[in-house]
Amino acid sequence: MAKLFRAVIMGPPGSGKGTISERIAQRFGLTRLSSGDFIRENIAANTDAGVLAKTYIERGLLVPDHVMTRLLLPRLEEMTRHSWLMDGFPRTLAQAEALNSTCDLDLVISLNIPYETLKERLSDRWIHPASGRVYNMGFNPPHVQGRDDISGEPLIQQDDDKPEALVARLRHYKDVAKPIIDLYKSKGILHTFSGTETDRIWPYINSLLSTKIPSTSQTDTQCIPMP
Ligand SMILES: Nc1ncnc2c1ncn2[C@@H]1O[C@H](COP(=O)(O)OP(=O)(O)OP(=O)(O)O)[C@@H](O)[C@H]1O
Ligand SMILES: Nc1nc2c(ncn2[C@H]2C[C@H](O)[C@@H](COP(=O)(O)OP(=O)(O)O)O2)c(=O)[nH]1
Repeated sequence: MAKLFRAVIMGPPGSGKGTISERIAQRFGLTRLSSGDFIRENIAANTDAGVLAKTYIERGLLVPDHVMTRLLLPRLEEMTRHSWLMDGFPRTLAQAEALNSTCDLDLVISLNIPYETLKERLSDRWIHPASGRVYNMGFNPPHVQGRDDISGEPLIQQDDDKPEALVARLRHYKDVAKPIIDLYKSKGILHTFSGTETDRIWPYINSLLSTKIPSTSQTDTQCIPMP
């Protein structure tokens, strides 16, 4: 059986994590995991953690670490036979440490995108709230303006994506991401990609992953349940 591959993608809001992880999932057959999608599924299913998470998201806050780890780590532990790429987790050092004690990551992709580019992209970002599908009016517009391609339901612009909220969000990202990035750097698994266009960054990510994702293996790795 092929050796499993576990990766995380990090970057400020609008840096292209969702867009790039979708491409990676398609090209390399990894399962794409998104903390935001996972929370939305839990909210829709009315689980205890979902109900709790909702109270934070509605106030524009990060979900507390213990709720996030309770939601996500059991899911990762189940994925003993899948290679995966995680988008949106870890978002704090405490989450990174919890993930660390659960499984060994092979690689972390960090996206480093200029502020002006993020601002332009997010002011053009529209989402379908029920599914989390993301559109950009210039880069990947919906087939019908203002409507989700699959359900036909209306798209919305999140308050968070409006320019007035963005400066604070980016500052917050920088503060909390720095120690996580330092941790992964010290483990020798961090790969940073800088640029203003996803299509120009993608070939570098593609060639890095082509060298890292093995097609055959000697061992099977597992996420170990937390004590
Ligand atoms: N790892 C996490 N820790 C805490 N809260 C989280 C985490 N991941 C998601 N959330 C919560 O869920 C919400 C939606 O997350 P999601 O990643 O879909 O969108 P986002 O915050 O707009 O991110 P981005 O703009 O970078 O794609 C977040 O705003 C946050 O409240
Ligand atoms: N103009 C332009 N827009 C881009 C590019 N790459 C991604 N986008 C769009 C898609 C989204 O509407 C928005 C943010 O991308 P995303 O993949 O949702 O980012 P993230 O918040 O998950 O990190 O920017 C890009 O290279 N150019």
